[in-house]
Amino acid sequence: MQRQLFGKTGLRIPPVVFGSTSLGNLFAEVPDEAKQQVVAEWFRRVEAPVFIDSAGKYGAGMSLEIIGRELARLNIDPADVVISNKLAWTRQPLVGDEPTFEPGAWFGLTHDARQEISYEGILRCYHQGNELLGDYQAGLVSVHDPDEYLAAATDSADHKQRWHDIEEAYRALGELRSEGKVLGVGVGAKEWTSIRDVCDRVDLDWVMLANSLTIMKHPPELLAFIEQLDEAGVGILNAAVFNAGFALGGKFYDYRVVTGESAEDRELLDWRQRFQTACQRFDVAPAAACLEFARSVPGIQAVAISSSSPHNIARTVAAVDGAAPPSFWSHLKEMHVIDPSFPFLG
Ligand SMILES: NC(=O)C1=CN([C@@H]2O[C@H](COP(=O)(O)OP(=O)(O)OC[C@H]3O[C@@H](n4cnc5c(N)ncnc54)[C@H](O)[C@@H]3O)[C@@H](O)[C@H]2O)C=CC1
Ligand SMILES: Cc1ncc2c(c1O)C(=O)OC2
Repeated sequence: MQRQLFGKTGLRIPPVVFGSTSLGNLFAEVPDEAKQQVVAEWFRRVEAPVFIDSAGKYGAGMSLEIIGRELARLNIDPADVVISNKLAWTRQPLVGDEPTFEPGAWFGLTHDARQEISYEGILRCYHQGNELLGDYQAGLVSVHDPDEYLAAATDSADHKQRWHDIEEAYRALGELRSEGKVLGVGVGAKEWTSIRDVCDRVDLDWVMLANSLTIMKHPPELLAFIEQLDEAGVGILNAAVFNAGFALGGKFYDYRVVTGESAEDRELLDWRQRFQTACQRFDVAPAAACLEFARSVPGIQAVAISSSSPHNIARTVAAVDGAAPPSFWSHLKEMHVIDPSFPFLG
């Protein structure tokens, strides 16, 4: 696996970074034993240092806690792992039966979470994250989902205040970087335009796109933005490249259930049918097509993949270096499965 210098962090990143929402029980309660196998699988599939993407929000700290526990159990040297912690939520005691954040998304949680985006708040997220990680610590940090934070504004004054909070959070992260405590500061969000807005205000070392540059969605404006980032030496990590599993036959599209009742849903299902037919015709695995697409744009240095099961991890990592024939890509363009004006592949 060919590593690349990751933006301005000085780190050499492998093409695959492991996501860890499953360790925080996103959409399903995963048995502890399965989580142990997932963490062990990471180190079987990628040579050290292994890169992991997590967040305080994932299971209200459960994902970070399990990462720390399992790395210690496997006797992993802290130098053999780079943990990226997306900050914005702190773990809180669970009062009542159910957590109050993102109802319906997280299962079997033992804690609640609170959103804390400010100078002090983001530092609480950072320090608490390191406590949960035990013997390990976050080498990369970012503000998690500024898009959602801004979208929750009640009026324009609140919107302005929220931008102030985000800038203050970055002031704190910039200090951690100058003190040498972290190697890079970034952002992780599903709405790529919010990443562009953050980049206009803050000097970032790297960014993480989610659900944004995929075989299903690849607007030319985003390609132009990626080119700008690449020229500026900002690292780019591409996440949720299966659109949360939908492209591979899953029921969630960008983290919502597709019922087929709306016109938009019918279009999505139609897209998937056409994609699968083309994959069968050219004998290309759909996951391999998604991964090749997600890495095809210059400037994308790695993909963050799902850790849904050891089996899927093995399959995904095996597919990452595969190349489908150019005729497959031209066919997808002809069939408008991908945008015919997409300048790479085929
Ligand atoms: N806001 C942010 O910053 C976001 C960050 N992320 C990061 O990206 C990581 C990956 O995203 P995911 O949510 O896992 O979405 P994804 O787009 O990678 O899809 C995951 C789903 O695809 C299925 N799958 C995975 N590998 C497969 C294979 N080889 N064959 C068939 N099916 C397979 C699984 O059912 C899984 O639930 C996350 O764990 C997280 O670390 C994801 C979304 C948002
Ligand atoms: C709201 C939300 N839903 C799903 C996911 C995330 C998220 O922030 C995330 O970071 O990884 C998967």
